[in-house]
Amino acid sequence: MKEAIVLYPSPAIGHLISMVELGKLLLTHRPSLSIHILITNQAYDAGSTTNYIASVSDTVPSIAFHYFPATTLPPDFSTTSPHHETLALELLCLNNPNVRHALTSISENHVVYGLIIDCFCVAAVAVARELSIRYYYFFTSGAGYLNFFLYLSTLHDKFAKSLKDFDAPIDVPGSPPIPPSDVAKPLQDRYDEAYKGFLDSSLKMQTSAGIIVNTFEELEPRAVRAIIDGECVPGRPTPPLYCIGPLVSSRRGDDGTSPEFLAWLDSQPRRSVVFLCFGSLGVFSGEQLKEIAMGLERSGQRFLWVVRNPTKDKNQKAATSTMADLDLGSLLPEGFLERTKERGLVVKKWAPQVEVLSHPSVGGFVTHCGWNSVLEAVCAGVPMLAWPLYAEQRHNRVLLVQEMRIALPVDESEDGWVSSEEVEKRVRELMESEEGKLVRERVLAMKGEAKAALSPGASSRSALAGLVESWKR
Ligand SMILES: O=c1ccn([C@@H]2O[C@H](COP(=O)(O)OP(=O)(O)O[C@H]3O[C@H](CO)[C@@H](O)[C@H](O)[C@H]3O)[C@@H](O)[C@H]2O)c(=O)[nH]1
Repeated sequence: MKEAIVLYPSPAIGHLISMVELGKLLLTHRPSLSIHILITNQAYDAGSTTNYIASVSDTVPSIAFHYFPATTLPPDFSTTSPHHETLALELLCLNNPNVRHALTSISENHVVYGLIIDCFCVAAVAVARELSIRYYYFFTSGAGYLNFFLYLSTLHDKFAKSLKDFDAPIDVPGSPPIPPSDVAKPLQDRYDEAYKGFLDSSLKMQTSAGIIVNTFEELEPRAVRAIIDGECVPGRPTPPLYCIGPLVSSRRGDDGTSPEFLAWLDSQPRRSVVFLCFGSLGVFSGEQLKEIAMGLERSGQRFLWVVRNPTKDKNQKAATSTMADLDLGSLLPEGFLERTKERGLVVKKWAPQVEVLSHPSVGGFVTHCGWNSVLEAVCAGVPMLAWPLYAEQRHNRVLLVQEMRIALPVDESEDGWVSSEEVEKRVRELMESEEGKLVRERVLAMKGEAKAALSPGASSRSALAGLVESWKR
């Protein structure tokens, strides 16, 4: 019988792509494997994955995608949680019969070595246990955030209050202290449904057969050490940790970008352009877009800026619906496009980020701190300005600025507003100051370390070999 591994990603694009890349990586190490990826529909629009999946299906025949029938939350479903993550956790829970069916039918022709799940897919642990299939976690963010995720149950038991009510930064093994306001919103309130779901996921992670994480040891040595030394799960054994990254997808052809856009970059001086891009879902209000434009204009720097349709709600940070066409002229300050046309370019909705970051003209990256973006910047050796919007991104900013020292921070007001003065100051700092230079040197060093980690016999390749080896035991 053929050997198989089943991957169960969360359907949001930022999670799905790195899980699929993990599947491809496993195949490079063990080409005889058959990889099965379970695909559910999304609880809300978290980025279209259709083109990406189609391109993988066309090019990697050893990966089979299993599409589940569309599942919807019952009409009487109600939750007091304000976080959309609750809907995702709930919908994935309803998919358990589909998971059971898929695993049973794959097992008819394969020896299933393991089920690798995303932290959202915790409900499937019950099915894996029922069918006596080992389960692993694949953590799509970094080791620094994993520390916190693993340590959550200890914090929960140790303190009777919600994290948002802590009056001092929270101590986490192997990490700088995390201010309560920088904790991911769904984890701030212990009575929230999303918190309960992730706490359950954290506990199930602790009893998994292993935790695979998309990072490399040299980027986050202190965090990795704390996990391996058992500090994040005190009093109990910690599962084996496999740092197999950086996994970066160089997908193309799903962005509709015109060639003139890259030609523009070709015509710019080396390392002179600041690239602004806020992940697959990041959005701003119309006022904030204007403020960014004013800051960029005053900074005098060259820029390439990916702009999405604004939200009406000033506090909404992630797009959850399809966007209509954009009229940049009316969105941005009057005359902005004309005045900056010699040194700036605004792109609508999407740019091929991996390609842009690796272009020699790009010298800085303003990012929402999504982990894939961080790794892509590291691999390209581009220093960052950290401007978090949602999910675990504020937590990532603390790690990027204080621990890894590969980014400078953007400071916002309590409600997330960033002034044009702050944009101007930080963009200049990144591109011109001594601090910016230090961050650039550090990220360039990490670029070298990332490459080295992926070379035969080095840390990430040994971790991958160790993971595959563990299936035989
Ligand atoms: O115009 C764009 C916008 C995005 N991307 C790509 O889209 C991906 C975005 O991934 P990421 O930076 O991780 O952001 P999100 O899609 O927002 O990722 C979600 O998943 C990540 C991994 O768990 C988390 O770290 C984030 O906080 C969470 O929002 C990257 O590969 C980018 O290259 C583009 O190529 N062009």
